[in-house]
Amino acid sequence: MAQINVGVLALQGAFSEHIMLLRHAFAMLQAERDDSSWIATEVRTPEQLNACDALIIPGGESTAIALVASRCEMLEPLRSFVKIERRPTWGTCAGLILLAEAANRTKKGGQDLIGGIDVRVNRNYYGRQVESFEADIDLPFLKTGQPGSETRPFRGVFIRAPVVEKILPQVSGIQTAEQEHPETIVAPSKAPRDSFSASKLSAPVEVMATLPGRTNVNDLPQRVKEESDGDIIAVRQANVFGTSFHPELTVDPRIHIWWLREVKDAVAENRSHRI
Ligand SMILES: NC(=O)CC[C@H](N)C(=O)O
Repeated sequence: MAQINVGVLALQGAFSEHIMLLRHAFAMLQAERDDSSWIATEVRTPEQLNACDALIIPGGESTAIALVASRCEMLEPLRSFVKIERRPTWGTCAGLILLAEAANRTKKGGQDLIGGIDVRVNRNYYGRQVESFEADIDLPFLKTGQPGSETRPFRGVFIRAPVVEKILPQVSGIQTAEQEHPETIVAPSKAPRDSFSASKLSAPVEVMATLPGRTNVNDLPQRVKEESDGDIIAVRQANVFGTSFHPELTVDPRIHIWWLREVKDAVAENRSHRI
């Protein structure tokens, strides 16, 4: 029985809520005769991170998470986990901001990012805390036809939520996003890009979900419209997945279950390469 250790970055934010929902999701998977032995761990040190097969970066405050990560010397290990070792990683809200290659509306002086998804996010796109909202969202990727998959909408909780405002040209190692978009704050990526495998490098950014434009929200900044309709609220690129909203603040484990199935496949593939 293979053990799969799912870490939750526990420096700030809604990490306990993720752990609770993960345990619920583990129980649901086991009820479907999933034979993995799942464990969920809070991650605060490079050693704890290294023991994880996959990682969730929770919602919270991306500047605070980045600051604490930098002080705990976790930023480089996190970049390596996501971009060199390419272990499955999911960021929710602040977590999505940290996993983007670029962010705007950042604090003065910018902020550190981990990177991993070639997108630019617009922080606090929907406004301040008081403009937070909930909305039923359609998540096509949940409609897998597998047991438990159903079509009812997911209740999205958006708290000072970001959107993906731009899909960036893929970082090729020749031209960086920073050169391409000098106006944005880009995580200085010290990770050697050329260690990516060719197939991972060419993995495109997939738009996984959108939310119809919220025309009743005042003071929306001018945004760069992607081709898809609505605001991009979930994206995936290779091993990295991000959502603008907080599934961890609901009791609905469907996204966690979907992601754990992806993790299981990725872990099996990696372990078979190591044999
Ligand atoms: N709920 C959240 O995670 C908010 C994210 C917040 N806007 C940030 O920049 O970190």
